Amino acid sequence: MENSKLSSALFAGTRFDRKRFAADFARFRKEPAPSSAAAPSAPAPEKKRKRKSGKAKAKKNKKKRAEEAAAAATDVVEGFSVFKGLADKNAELRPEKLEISKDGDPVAVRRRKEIEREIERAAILRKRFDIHIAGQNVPAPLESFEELISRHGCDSYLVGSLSKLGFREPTPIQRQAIPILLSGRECFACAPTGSGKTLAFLFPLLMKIKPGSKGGVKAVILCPTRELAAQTVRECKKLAKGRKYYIKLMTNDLSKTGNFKDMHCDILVSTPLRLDHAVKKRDLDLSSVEYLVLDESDKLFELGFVEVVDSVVEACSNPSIIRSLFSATLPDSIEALARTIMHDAIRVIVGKKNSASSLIKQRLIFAGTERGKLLALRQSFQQSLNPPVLIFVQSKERAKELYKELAFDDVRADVIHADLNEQQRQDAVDNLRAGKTWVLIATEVIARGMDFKGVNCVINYDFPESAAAYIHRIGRSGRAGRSGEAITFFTEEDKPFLRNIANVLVSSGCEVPSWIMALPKLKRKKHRVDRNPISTLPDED
Ligand SMILES: Nc1ncnc2c1ncn2[C@@H]1O[C@H](COP(=O)(O)OP(=O)(O)OP(=O)(O)O)[C@@H](O)[C@H]1O
Repeated sequence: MENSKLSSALFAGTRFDRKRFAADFARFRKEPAPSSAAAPSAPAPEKKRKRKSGKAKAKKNKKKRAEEAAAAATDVVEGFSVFKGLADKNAELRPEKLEISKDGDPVAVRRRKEIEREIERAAILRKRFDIHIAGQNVPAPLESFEELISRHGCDSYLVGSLSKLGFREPTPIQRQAIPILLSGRECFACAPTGSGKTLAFLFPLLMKIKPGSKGGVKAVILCPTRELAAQTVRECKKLAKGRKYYIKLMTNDLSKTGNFKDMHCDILVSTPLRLDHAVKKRDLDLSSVEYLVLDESDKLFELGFVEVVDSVVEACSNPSIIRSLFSATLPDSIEALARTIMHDAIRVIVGKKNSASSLIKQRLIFAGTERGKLLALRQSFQQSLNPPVLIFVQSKERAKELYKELAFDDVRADVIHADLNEQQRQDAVDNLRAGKTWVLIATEVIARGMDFKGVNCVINYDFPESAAAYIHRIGRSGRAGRSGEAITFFTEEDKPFLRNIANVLVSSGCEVPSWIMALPKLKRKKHRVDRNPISTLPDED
């Protein structure tokens, strides 16, 4: 392929920063072919002038390129790069090697062509799967799970368990994040809800850690809720089945009474508070941790969590630790904060950052008042109730109130909130999974990360308090390639915040009435309204 064609194929659809990567880019430029003809006759004066000014221009360009290359060489700020998968291969592309190729060394020429093909292949794959990267020397994305064996030398047994679990093709985030983590790089990953982020960090951990290793905890996964931590342990055990890994969940008991000196543990999954308690009160030593994953990382960096997370990060004191952050939402402020603890991290975004899964049909319904919401819910259930359905409310009190109302209607409902003990919460989740209950009324405790197979509809009975909360709540449906539906009730009080949520709908291609889009944008990020109790009695106001 001609160089011009090659670069246009590579850069199509990507924001390639030619200035920053001038040094790399220059390597692929064809030098003008030396003239093979006999000495040309003396140029006409006009031609000579033109050539002279051309030469001056070329000299100026060369100087500019050299300056840019120098800037690029020292530039540690990450930009968009198509030069992925070349951590070691880039070394082969150093100018001195390419000089040899100019002299016609067939081995170097062949190598250069091979590298060009790899660059092109990686760029095409990224474009096809809507993967956007930033960072230096980003490993190439996976074409298939088989490449884990052929290209990355992974344990064929573990790769085999992927197909046993029914995973045939890697999801986009798995295509890119797995090679990054396997190559020992740190990463921020942002991909839609239900798009397989869990496997994207679990698989590399299992590959990198020897099963049954002694000498302390090797990997820590932090999750914001106990339910999510328990689910992650289950997923990890499924994946590792047949290999003797010690995979542990930090339960309340373990955190308070555990004898950590004698504990065998390869992978420890915990909420921040429990882990911090174990470190501070039970002398759990985390200095041997080689991998730290922050799942739902933006939540973990929120106020109320961040100090504890900070303390855990500090306890994981191994200087060569590899950290990674995963979430479906990654606000810039959180990313900036997270960057302070990471080095040379690669950023991976699948699709549009901070947007809802495109598999979910989203609707906004004006219910007027609190009483209007209950009527609208009843009406919607009378028309069709397509279980399993999740209903989100803003507090445990409201969850209990709505539960009473639905029980009155003979709807097989259950409730989950922070007042229930661990077993009761787990039972509520299991009953919905098993189809024993049709409707689960929930607070934010299950809004993030929980993977309920085939939730058909999410109803935001109470308006979510932020766009991120909305994305995670509705992301309990439309998972693993299935379609889903999300209905959000709003009242007069919610109108000021409506536009923020409407933006999410628009960015994932759902229709929003024009009057909503004409509402002013609200600077405040959070919205919480004092609401009248849920009841069939008339509203107090
Ligand atoms: N390669 C794959 N092929 C098919 N299904 C997959 C694949 N990888 C994961 N899954 C399934 O997709 C579902 C969603 O995965 P997962 O829970 O990891 O999503 P997620 O991206 O972490 O979502 P969230 O942002 O809500 O936490 C799970 O049921 C999982 O088993």
